[in-house]
Amino acid sequence: RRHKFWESQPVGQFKDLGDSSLPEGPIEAPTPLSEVRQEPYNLPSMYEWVTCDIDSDEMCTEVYKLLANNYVEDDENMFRFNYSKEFLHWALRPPGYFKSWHIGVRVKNSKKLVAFITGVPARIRVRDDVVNMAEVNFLCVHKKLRSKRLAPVMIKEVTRRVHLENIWQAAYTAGIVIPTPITSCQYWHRSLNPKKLIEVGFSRLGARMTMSRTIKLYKLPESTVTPGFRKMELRDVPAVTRLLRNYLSQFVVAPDFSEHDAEHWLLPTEGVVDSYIVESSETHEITDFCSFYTLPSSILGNQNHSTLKAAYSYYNISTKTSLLQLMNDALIVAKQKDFDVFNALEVMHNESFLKELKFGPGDGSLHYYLYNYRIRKTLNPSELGLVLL
Ligand SMILES: COc1cccc(CC(=N)NC(=O)c2cccnc2OC2CCNCC2)c1
Repeated sequence: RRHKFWESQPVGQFKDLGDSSLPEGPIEAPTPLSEVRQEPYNLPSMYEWVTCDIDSDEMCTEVYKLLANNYVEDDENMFRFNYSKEFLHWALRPPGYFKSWHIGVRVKNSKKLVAFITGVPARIRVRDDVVNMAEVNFLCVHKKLRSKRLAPVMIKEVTRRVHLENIWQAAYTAGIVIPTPITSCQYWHRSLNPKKLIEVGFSRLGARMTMSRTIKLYKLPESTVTPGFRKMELRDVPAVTRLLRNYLSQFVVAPDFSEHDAEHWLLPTEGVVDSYIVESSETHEITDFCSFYTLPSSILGNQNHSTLKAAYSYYNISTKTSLLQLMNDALIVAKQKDFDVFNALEVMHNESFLKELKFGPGDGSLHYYLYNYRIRKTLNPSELGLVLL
């Protein structure tokens, strides 16, 4: 039966979609900690749980290799996400993180890491309700162990460990539809290096287009155009946090960032996350912010290129500079940093610049989910203010 596992979980069910009598909010009440299962779920006999210490370079390397060889591929199996070790170290250690939520599965005999799933704590607001949640990510089962029903037991185990920390909700995304998306966003790509994108099959030469005409179409200025546009620095954290909290308050679902959160998630980290602010020259006020994270993809089976260097739009705020001009400056710095493509979802106000800045639609959608929290009706992507890694 389809969704055998998800129909047993406290998530919105497809059959409930039309039922407006169901209240918005938690689906199940928290259970007393004494009633949370104390021992890990059972794995098939030849496997064992391992808590992954992402601080250990050796363990981080094992996780990196598992994901690099077995994590998400595009629909045509031409590309596979290739998260760097530095990125994983950043993504998995935000303020208040729990090592116990970085969960691996090893083969008992060989000690080979064959599966992984993670959670990190996040305060997520849903309308007026700020909820302590786990952001669950990096669910990966080795290609050779697929269809052994490992994923459901890994999801139950991370849920159990999240419950032990008295957290009862979660947020996650997937490229597939399972019960039940709170919203589904198409993804979009802006070519920065069209020649390479066409060579590796990520893009196709447009009809009646030559390569030189295509290169010219996507050409960008050498430098940014907004006066006062500069990299974000530590001293900007309080102002950026204020700007971000105010901006995100307009969305139905959005993170509730503290200054500490903003410092971790938004301060530039080489090769991981880039963020820029616009500072007014006369008032020194910070009026705008844009950011993107670095997530390369391995190119599967191309002779000349092994890696696609991709930037992913993160949080962008415009209060004085037009979002169009701000994002064009983001494209310009991404091109300066030799990214091949700039990706974005149609969340927040992104739809307002996608077409004009020459983004093209991707060949799929990303679906957002909440665990143990019902939303009255499916959201429009523009009501979502949450970007997951
Ligand atoms: C280009 O290389 C790829 C390698 C693997 C998968 C995909 C397609 C895809 N599934 N893309 C996305 O999910 C995506 C597209 C635009 C923006 N963010 C995205 O995903 C993010 C957020 C969710 N976790 C993965 C990274 C592309």
